[in-house]
Amino acid sequence: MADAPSAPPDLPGYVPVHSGKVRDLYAPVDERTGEARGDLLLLVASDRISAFDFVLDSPIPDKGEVLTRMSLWWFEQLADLVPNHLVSTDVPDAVAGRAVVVRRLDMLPVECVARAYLTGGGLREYRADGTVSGIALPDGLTDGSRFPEPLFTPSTKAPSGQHDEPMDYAAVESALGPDLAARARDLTVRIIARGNEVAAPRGIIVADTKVEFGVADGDLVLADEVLTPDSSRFWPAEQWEPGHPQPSYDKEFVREWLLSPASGWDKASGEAPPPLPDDVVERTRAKYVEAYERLTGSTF
Ligand SMILES: C[C@H](c1ccccc1)n1cc(-c2ncnc(N)c2C#N)cn1
Repeated sequence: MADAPSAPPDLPGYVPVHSGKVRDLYAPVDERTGEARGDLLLLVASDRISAFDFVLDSPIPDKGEVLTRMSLWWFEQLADLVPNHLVSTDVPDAVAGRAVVVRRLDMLPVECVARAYLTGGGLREYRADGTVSGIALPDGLTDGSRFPEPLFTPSTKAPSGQHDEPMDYAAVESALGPDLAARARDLTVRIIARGNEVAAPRGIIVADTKVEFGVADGDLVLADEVLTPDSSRFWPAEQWEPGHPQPSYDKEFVREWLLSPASGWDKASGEAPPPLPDDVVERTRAKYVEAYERLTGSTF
C-alpha cells in the first residue's frame, strides 16, 4: 500500500528528520539512550510523484522501490569513481525495498548539477544571456542541444517551496574552497558522463542530473539518490530531436493527461492537479519499471 502523499509513515525506532516532496529522511533511535543516533540516517523513497511542482494525490505503486534499486545499482556502477554513503539495506518492513540506511554526512551546501544537454532552467538562462551557470555558450543552441562535454551547472540549496538559484563557479569556490569545488565539479561531470555511457546503448538519455555529496574524513562521498528519473531528466533516446521540449521518459503520460481537457485542470490556475486515472498511474509505473530493467538488465 503506498504511503499517503502528505504523511510519511511512522516508523517505530526512527524519528523523522526531514520530509521532501517524494522522499523522507529519518534517524534511527539509539536503543540504549532513546536518543536519535547522530551517525546514521534512513533514506526512504515514497511512491509519491511530483509534476509541475505539485506532489500529486496519486501514488505510483512501486515507484519508491524501483528508484531505490536504481540508485543502489548506480552506486555499484560508480564505485570506482567515488565512495558512497550506503551502510545497509536492512530496513523496517514498512519500507522494505524502498529505503536504505546511510552514513550521516556533512552535506555540501551546493546542488551539484551537471548538464549533458541544454533544456529547462539552463535553456532559460541561455536564452536570456547566452550562459548557463555563468558559463558562456556558443550561439545557435536550442532546446535539447547536446553539449560537446557535460557542464557543471551548480545551484544553491533553496528552502523548500523555493527554487534553487544558479551558482557560477566562483560562488562554488567561495562556498566550498577551491579544492573541494574542483573535486565536486570533476566528480559531478564524470558521473553524468558515466551515466550516459551506460544509458545510451540502453535507449535512455540522461539530459541532466543532480547529485549530492557529503564530506567524511576530508573525502567527498556520494549521497542521496543517484541518476534516477527523480534526480535527472531521462529522455527516450530514439525520440531525441533538438529544437523543442523532449518527451520525458517517465512523466510524459502524467504531463500529457494533466494538460489535456480530460483532466479538467488549468495549469495556470495555480490549483493542485486532480487525481490521475488508473491507466495513467499504471502506464507511469510501467515506465519506471522499464527504465530500471533497461538500465540494469534485471527484472523488477
Ligand atoms: C536531499 C536529501 C533528502 C532526503 C530525503 C528527504 C529530503 C531531503 N538529504 C539527504 C541528506 C543527508 N544528510 C546527511 N547525510 C546523508 N547521507 C544524507 C543523504 N542522503 C540530507 N538531505
